[in-house]
Amino acid sequence: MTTTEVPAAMRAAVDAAKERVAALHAELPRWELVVWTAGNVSERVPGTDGHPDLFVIKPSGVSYDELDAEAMVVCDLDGNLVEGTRNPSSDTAAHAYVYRHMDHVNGVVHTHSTYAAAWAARGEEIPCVLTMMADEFGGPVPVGPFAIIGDDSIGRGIVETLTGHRSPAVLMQNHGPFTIGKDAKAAVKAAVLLEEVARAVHVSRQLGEPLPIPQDAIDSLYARYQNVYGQR
Ligand SMILES: O=C(CO)[C@@H](O)[C@@H](O)COP(=O)(O)O
Repeated sequence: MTTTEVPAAMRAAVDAAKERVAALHAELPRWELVVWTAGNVSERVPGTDGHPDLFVIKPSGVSYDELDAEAMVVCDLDGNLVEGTRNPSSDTAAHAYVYRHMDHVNGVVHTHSTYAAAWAARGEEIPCVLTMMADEFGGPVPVGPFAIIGDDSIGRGIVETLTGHRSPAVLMQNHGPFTIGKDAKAAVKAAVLLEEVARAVHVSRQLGEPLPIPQDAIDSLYARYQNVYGQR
């Protein structure tokens, strides 16, 4: 069933998602993860009353200064525009593919953050040599295949790389990072922490060979951070 407009039963949820996704786009320049318009955030809106899922994403090529809730666009999980006056992000197909094939994912982020993109340019995974990596990524940050924007190639590469992998981040070769999360905020957090560890491990390698963390310690750190850390 295709959706040509936001169902009344989903209106409130879509509007709330627009507010969240608009606010989260401001986090990308805030944490220096983007230049110009080179990054995007989306969040799934689960279908209700028999209607299919939708997702909210930014319009393509629009300055972050202009990205308020009203500017956000709504798409179906095939990437078709359902609501909005401007073209959706050029990465909409990739976000849509992830939502179609990873039911537990409700947030997707793409940036070209400098240090993560530098690892992607080499097609080299970031080794798990920092406790922050064990905490958030549960091990190394993997590399996905080189894929040209414009069809399902990028989305397929994200899904094939991250399915069954602890990491919420993938370095798409020669392109840059994509992150996923239980919601858009979690995906933005993964993008922020990814750039931090990409930078730290890069700096460390300028001075020598970073020391790997034993797997049992990685497992223990990951379990603590994912299940105990913070306010419960
Ligand atoms: O990398 C690319 C285009 O090659 C995009 O991710 C980036 O420019 C952001 O595009 P959008 O403004 O989201 O359409």
